[in-house]
Amino acid sequence: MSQTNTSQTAFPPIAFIGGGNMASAIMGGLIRQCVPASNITVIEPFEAARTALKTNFGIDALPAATDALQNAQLVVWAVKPQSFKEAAAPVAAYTRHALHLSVAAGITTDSVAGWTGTGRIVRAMPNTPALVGKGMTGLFARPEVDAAGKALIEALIGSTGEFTWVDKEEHLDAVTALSGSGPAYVFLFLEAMTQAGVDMGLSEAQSYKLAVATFAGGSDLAARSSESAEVLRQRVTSKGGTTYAAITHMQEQKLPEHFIEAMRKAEKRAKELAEEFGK
Ligand SMILES: NC(=O)C1=CN([C@@H]2O[C@H](COP(=O)(O)OP(=O)(O)OC[C@H]3O[C@@H](n4cnc5c(N)ncnc54)[C@H](OP(=O)(O)O)[C@@H]3O)[C@@H](O)[C@H]2O)C=CC1
Ligand SMILES: O=C(O)[C@@H]1CCC=N1
Repeated sequence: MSQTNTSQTAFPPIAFIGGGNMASAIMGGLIRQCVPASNITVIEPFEAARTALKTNFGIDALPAATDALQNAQLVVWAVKPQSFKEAAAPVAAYTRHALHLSVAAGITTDSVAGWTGTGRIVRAMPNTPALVGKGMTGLFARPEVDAAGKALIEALIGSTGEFTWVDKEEHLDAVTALSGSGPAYVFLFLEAMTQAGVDMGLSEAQSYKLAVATFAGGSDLAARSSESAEVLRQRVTSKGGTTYAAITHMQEQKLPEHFIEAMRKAEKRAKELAEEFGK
């Protein structure tokens, strides 16, 4: 796992196709690195999203592709898998010379190569904690991407948090199921833990605070500890105590098995997206 110190990186002109949640998270990282808004071109048809980009980053996004894209040395594809092919059609003629980075779930680099006319593609699976510089991103590079291209991607993604390279492109579907979708699992648990706290008489605000701090503290402890999650769990679980009562119930209800099964559904859906929208 890596994190790049990007303070010395001089970024070339970058274009974003799609200016929604994920694009904004990455742009936020760039702006934190003092990359001027004039270095960033965004194509975003949705007016409200363009207004948000202006308000948040001072970026004047364009509603449709223009020859302004010709300047871009790096093109970041941050559209939904369902919109990718359609979005690529008016962009491709301007950007064949560029390095391409796709964050679209499922869509393979073969599809992107077919739509953009170049094989210089890195596929990424980031996650929304990138918004606060705590992202985790899986990266896969096609052989056409050289060391300088990979270094540029590391600088870009490093500005949003940590990253890890995978050797096989299919592993990005596993990354998607784990850390890409993962923040939603955390938020679901936060919702349930907060509700349980309220049911037991705590205020919602206090309950939420306790739940959020428990996730943050537990994650930090795991990250700093040399011991496995299993050992850390056992340390909390006194025989015959409160945690034991809760964990025993979760195990009897096969919560871990259901959780694993749910993540495999996410992985399967990534492959389906490639089938449905990659042609
Ligand atoms: N959200 C997440 O947690 C993560 C998302 N991703 C991936 O990131 C990608 C973007 O997701 P997210 O940011 O959440 O989605 P958003 O809907 O927030 O952003 C996508 C944006 O692209 C715009 N768009 C649609 N068509 C075009 C087009 N032809 N040209 C340019 N822009 C277009 C959309 O406009 P409009 O609304 O008008 O359609 C929308 O504003 C997806 O492929 C997703 O798989 C990856 C990791 C995590
Ligand atoms: O749900 C999705 O399809 C996207 C990819 C990972 C997170 N959000």
